[in-house]
Amino acid sequence: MPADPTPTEPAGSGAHAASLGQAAHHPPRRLAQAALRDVSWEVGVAKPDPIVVVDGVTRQFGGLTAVAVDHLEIQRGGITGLIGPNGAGKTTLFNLLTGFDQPNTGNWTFDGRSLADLAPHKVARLGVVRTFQLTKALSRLTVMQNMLLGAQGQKGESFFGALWPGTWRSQERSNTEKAMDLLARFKLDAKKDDFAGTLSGGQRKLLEMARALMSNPKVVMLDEPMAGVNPALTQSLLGHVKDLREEGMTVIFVEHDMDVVRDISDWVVVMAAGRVIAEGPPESISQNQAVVDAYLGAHHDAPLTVEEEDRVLAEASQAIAREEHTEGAILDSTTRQEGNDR
Ligand SMILES: Nc1ncnc2c1ncn2[C@@H]1O[C@H](COP(=O)(O)OP(=O)(O)OP(=O)(O)O)[C@@H](O)[C@H]1O
Repeated sequence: MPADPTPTEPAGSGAHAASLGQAAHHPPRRLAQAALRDVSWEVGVAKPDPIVVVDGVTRQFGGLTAVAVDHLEIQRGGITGLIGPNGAGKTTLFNLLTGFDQPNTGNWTFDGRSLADLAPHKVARLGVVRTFQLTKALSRLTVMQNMLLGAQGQKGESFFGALWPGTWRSQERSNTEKAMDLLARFKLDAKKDDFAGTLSGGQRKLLEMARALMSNPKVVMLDEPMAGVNPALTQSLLGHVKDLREEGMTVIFVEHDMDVVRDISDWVVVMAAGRVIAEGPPESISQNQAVVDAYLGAHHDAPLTVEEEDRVLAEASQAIAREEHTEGAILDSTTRQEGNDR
């Protein structure tokens, strides 16, 4: 529910310059959090200014339901962390939202426009991109070649653009310049002619992020951006993710490390067995029993806390009372029956 309409405006306009201008006075994190401040911690809750809205999206693999999301809204200009145990359906949901996989049912929109049935490159061209692990084929390309592959909407691709090689060449030049700027920002400029396969795990993550930015996205989906990255580079990657928000982008990221999730998320969505089981600000998540159960299993082996012991004892005594009551009732009815039989 819209809390205070003021904070949503800068991030909500989607106007890059406007959001940067306002950011000088109000750090985007504060804006994103203020916009979500009065949103209740309920699954499927409406957001003040949603950029992505998912409705009834399901994906089955044989008999397994990998994704079954009834309703999910992603707030514009914020960082949303998507968490959940292994196999919860996080990557499958990313694949569906970006056109890399097709759902069995459902629809989802980006800025009010349906993305269902669109191929990945069309989704990217509209402004929704995701990062991938670098495949073998891309490892055999240089860092710069990878960057240029990430560029979208080259004029040379269109019929009229192809008729004007001059236009195409100037586009190529500006793509190369843009790639160099991004590589410098991610400290990969010295590696531009190296094969991507020779980069360290952390540098590959940086390259994935840099490449995604070549298409000027509005929504960036990062699948485990910190996995396999050494601690020193983790801090730098976290900084880069926060920078995306500074620039007015919306970030959705999958992450297992809860410290990272707490550090950078404005909102957290928890999935388990394909469904969204909880959503709220980071501080709400560890208090949520459904989340604790999903991670630990309802009957985990860890020692019980005092509160858990009290709850288990209370449940046990209620169960005993119920049993005694039932037994009493059975005894009563048996006695009555025996009386009748006599
Ligand atoms: N192509 C596929 N064919 C069959 N089953 C699949 C396929 N892709 C995913 N699954 C299954 O769907 C479920 C959800 O998988 P998914 O990879 O989306 O989970 P996840 O939350 O991303 O897990 P992780 O955190 O381990 O990456 C899992 O049970 C997985 O085995």
